[in-house]
Amino acid sequence: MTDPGVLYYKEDPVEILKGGGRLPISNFGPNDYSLVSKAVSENLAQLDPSITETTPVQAAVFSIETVHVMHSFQSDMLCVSENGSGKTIAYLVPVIRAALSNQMLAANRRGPGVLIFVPSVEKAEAVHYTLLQLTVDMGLKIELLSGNVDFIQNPKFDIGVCNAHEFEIYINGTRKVTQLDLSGVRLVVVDDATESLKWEHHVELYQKIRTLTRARFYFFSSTMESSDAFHSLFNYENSYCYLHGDTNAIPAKVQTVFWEIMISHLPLVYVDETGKINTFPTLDSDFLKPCNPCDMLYYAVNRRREKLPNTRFLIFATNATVADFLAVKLKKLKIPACAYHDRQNTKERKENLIEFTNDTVKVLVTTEELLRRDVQNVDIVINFDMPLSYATFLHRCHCVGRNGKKAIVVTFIDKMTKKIETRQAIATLVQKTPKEDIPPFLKNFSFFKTLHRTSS
Ligand SMILES: Nc1ncnc2c1ncn2[C@@H]1O[C@H](COP(=O)(O)OP(=O)(O)OP(=O)(O)O)[C@@H](O)[C@H]1O
Repeated sequence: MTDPGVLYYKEDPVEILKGGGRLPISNFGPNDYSLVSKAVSENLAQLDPSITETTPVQAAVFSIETVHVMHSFQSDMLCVSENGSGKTIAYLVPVIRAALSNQMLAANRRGPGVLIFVPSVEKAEAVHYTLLQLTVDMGLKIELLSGNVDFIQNPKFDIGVCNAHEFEIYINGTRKVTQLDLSGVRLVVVDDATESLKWEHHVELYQKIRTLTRARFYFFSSTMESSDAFHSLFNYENSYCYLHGDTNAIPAKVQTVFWEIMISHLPLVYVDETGKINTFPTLDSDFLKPCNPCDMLYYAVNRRREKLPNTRFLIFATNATVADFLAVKLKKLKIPACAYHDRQNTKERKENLIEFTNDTVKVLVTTEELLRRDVQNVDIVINFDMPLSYATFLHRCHCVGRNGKKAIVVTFIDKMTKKIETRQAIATLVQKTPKEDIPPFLKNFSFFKTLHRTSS
C-alpha cells in the first residue's frame, strides 16, 4: 500500500497506517475485529473487478473502525481522498457492520438504522446498487429513498440510501409519505460532503438529524474546503480525520487549458439548406480568435475528431436547457451527441448514458449530475460553462485522468463577462493556476476591470 495518507485523531497525527504501524489492514479477508464479515468479503471478491486488497482510504477507515470496535468507542469521521480512490467501499463496509450490529436492536426500533446521503439521484442509484451486491443473502433491508421510486411503505429498515435534496419529506411526512422515526439511527454517512454542504437546506437537514439521533457522522469527500457549514456539523472534539494525497490538486496526467470565448459574438457556424456546414475562415487556422462558445465547441470537437475519431468528450453545461440545446446543435452539425441531466426521466437518462458508455455516442453533454458517477474513458472534458467554484472545477478534472490516463480539460472563458460570480470564479482559477499555465489572455485579468468600465 503506497502513499498511506495521514490520519489524525482530533488534531494529532496518529501513526496507524504507516508501514509496520499499529493496525495496517491491507485486505478484505476476515480479521480479528469482525470489520468485514465473511459474506461481505466473498461478495467483494465477486465484484467485477474483484476487490480483495484495500486502497489507502479503505485501510484508513478500517483502522478507525478497529479502534471503535476495540474500545467500544464512537467518533465522527472525515475522509478526504481523491475521486476514484475507493471511498464508496470504504464507507459501505462500516455501514454494513453498523446495520448488522443494529439489527439486534431492530425489535425496538421503529425507523432506519443507518442513513447514507448523496447529493444526486444517479449517485444514490449507484450506491444502492453496490450495496445490494455487497449484502446478498444477508437479510438486511435496504431502501432507496431517491428519484422515481415509490415512497417507502414500511418505515422500519436497516439502511437507507437517500438523495439529500429529497429527504426533507421523510422527516416531516405528508399524507402519502410516512414520517420516519430517526431515533434509532446510529450512523449517518454524507458522501460528496463538499458538494452537499454547498446547499443550505442540506446543512439544515443534517443539523436536524443531529438533534433527532445519537448517530455518529462520517463525511466523505474528494475535496474539502473549510466552511462554516462543516464546522457547525462536525464534532471536532471527538473525531478522526483522514487526508489522502494532495486532494485539492488536479490529477497529474490531466492537462488544463483555457480558451477565450465571447458570448456577445454571433455564432457563425451553421448548416445551410443543402445540409452543408458553413464555417468561417478562422476555423481553418490553428489559431482561433475568441468567438461564440458554440462555434468554439464545434471547433474543439470537430478538429479533434478529424485527427482522432475515437476521442470521447464530456461537455459540461450549467443547466439542462443548455445541455439539451448543445446536444441538438452538435447532432445538426453531424457530430453524434446526447444529453444527460436530472430533468430527463430515468429511462431517457439511462438510455443516453448507455449510448455513451457503449461508445455508440462519443460526446455527452451534461450538467453536474454525472460528476458523481464513475464515467469511464473520457479523453477530453470541455467546460462549456465556466464552473462557478474551484471545487467544481476540480471535480470535473477528476472525471478524467483516472488510473493515470492522460486527458485534457478545456475551459471556455469569457473574460469580458459582467456576471459577478463568473468573474469571481475566473479570478480564483487564475489565482490557483501555476503562472506558466495561465494563457496570455488571462495574464492581466482583474476581477474589477470590466465592472469598473461598465459603471464608469
Ligand atoms: N480495493 C479496491 N480494489 C480494486 N478496485 C477498487 C477498490 N475499491 C474500489 N475499487 C473500484 O474503484 C473505482 C472507484 O471507486 P469509488 O467510486 O468508490 O471511488 P470514490 O473515491 O468514491 O470516487 P468518487 O469521489 O468519484 O465518487 C470503482 O470502480 C470501484 O469498483
